[in-house]
Amino acid sequence: MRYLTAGESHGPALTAIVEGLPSNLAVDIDDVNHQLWRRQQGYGRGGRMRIESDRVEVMSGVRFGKTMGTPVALLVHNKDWRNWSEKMAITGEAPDSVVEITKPRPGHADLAGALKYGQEDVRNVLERASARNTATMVAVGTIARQLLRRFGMEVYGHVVELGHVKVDQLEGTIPEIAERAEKSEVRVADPDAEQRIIDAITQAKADGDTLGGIFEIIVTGVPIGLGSYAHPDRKLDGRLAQSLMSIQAIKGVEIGLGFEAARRPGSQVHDEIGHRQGEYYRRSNNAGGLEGGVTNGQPLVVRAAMKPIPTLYKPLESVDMRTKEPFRATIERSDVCAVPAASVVGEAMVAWTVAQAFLEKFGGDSVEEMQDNYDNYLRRVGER
Ligand SMILES: Cc1cc2nc3c(=O)[nH]c(=O)nc-3n(C[C@H](O)[C@H](O)[C@H](O)COP(=O)(O)O)c2cc1C
Ligand SMILES: C=C(O[C@@H]1CC(C(=O)O)=C[C@@H](OP(=O)(O)O)[C@H]1O)C(=O)O
Repeated sequence: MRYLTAGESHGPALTAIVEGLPSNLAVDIDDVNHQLWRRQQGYGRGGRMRIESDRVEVMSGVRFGKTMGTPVALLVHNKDWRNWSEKMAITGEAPDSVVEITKPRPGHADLAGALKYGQEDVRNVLERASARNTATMVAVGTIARQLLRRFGMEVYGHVVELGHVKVDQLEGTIPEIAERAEKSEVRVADPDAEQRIIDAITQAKADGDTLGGIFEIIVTGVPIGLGSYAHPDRKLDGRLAQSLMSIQAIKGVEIGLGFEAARRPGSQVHDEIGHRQGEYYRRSNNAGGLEGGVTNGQPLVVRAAMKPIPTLYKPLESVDMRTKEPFRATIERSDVCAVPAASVVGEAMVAWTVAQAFLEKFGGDSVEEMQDNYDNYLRRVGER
């Protein structure tokens, strides 16, 4: 199963094609739209989120609510396009009203992208480098999530740190934490931390600054044996890291204890194995559900660190590429913090990667065939 996306931030629409989905998977478009809505939420987002109200249009591959085993094409319109149709025209010459961007912004792909692709106008870089594309990533990932749900797996995400505010007190079961996170505007599991987070973002905005943070993704119901230790590019831990790092502004990924494991002796890290009522179990889940690049039957626990938004109202110094003169950029609008949104994208990317591994193991052309393969495997594993 693979996917491709296309689309500029201020172009007419974003598109995606998902190829390799099994047939007869029920596709819940309301659920896709709900996830798109969630991606637009969170305190600290900028003016663009007041313009957009993302909705998916399914252009192919689904009939009477079910996949046909053919490519599924998705479309998300950019409402902002109506304000950009001249600046982003697909044909003709650039009108005089279009001013080329020659001032690259620190923290963006602007400078490297303009040099690499030989662009005079940095807009030709930033339009595609923009995190606007994460809307299609969420649409694609939500279909993968529906495949996981069909086989008993659920994906949850929540913010665990925002700037310097730590949200340590994660009490309750994983679904309870997820439910609280979903209801909360800033999507944290700890309601006491919510106000501290809102205050931190308000302060950053007042200072002309921005904030990053850390979110955590949990997948429950994952069987033993997804991914493989047999070859580097089949290791699921590496593949999860790649898919999370493919989200704009993600600068670090941890699995299980992650960096904390490096600080502890081995006796306080590795998850002891027990056996009861015909099943293996673990006394802890410090590995985050992965050993040797293979799922071990525990919930997957993955965290990602997002850097602070690079566009600042208190702008950083840069150089005009035409004149080579220094300048400090002026900006019209930007997010101050988008960690809750990135967490929703993280859920989608983790869902995608786990679904891909699931299909590799139990692959069939229809969900029924996958179910047979899955049942057979569970029976075999259950006998050992
Ligand atoms: C959901 C989301 C929203 C974002 N919004 C903005 C924004 O409004 N302004 C901005 O400068 N960067 C924003 N970013 C981050 C930039 O897209 C990103 O830092 C930049 O493209 C450079 O890529 P890199 O940080 O992965 O190196 C956002 C990222 C995400 C995930
Ligand atoms: C459009 C989205 O995020 C955008 C990501 C982004 C960036 O540089 O990554 C910059 C901003 O775009 P604009 O300059 O149009 O305000 C964000 O709003 C979105 O999340 O849908």
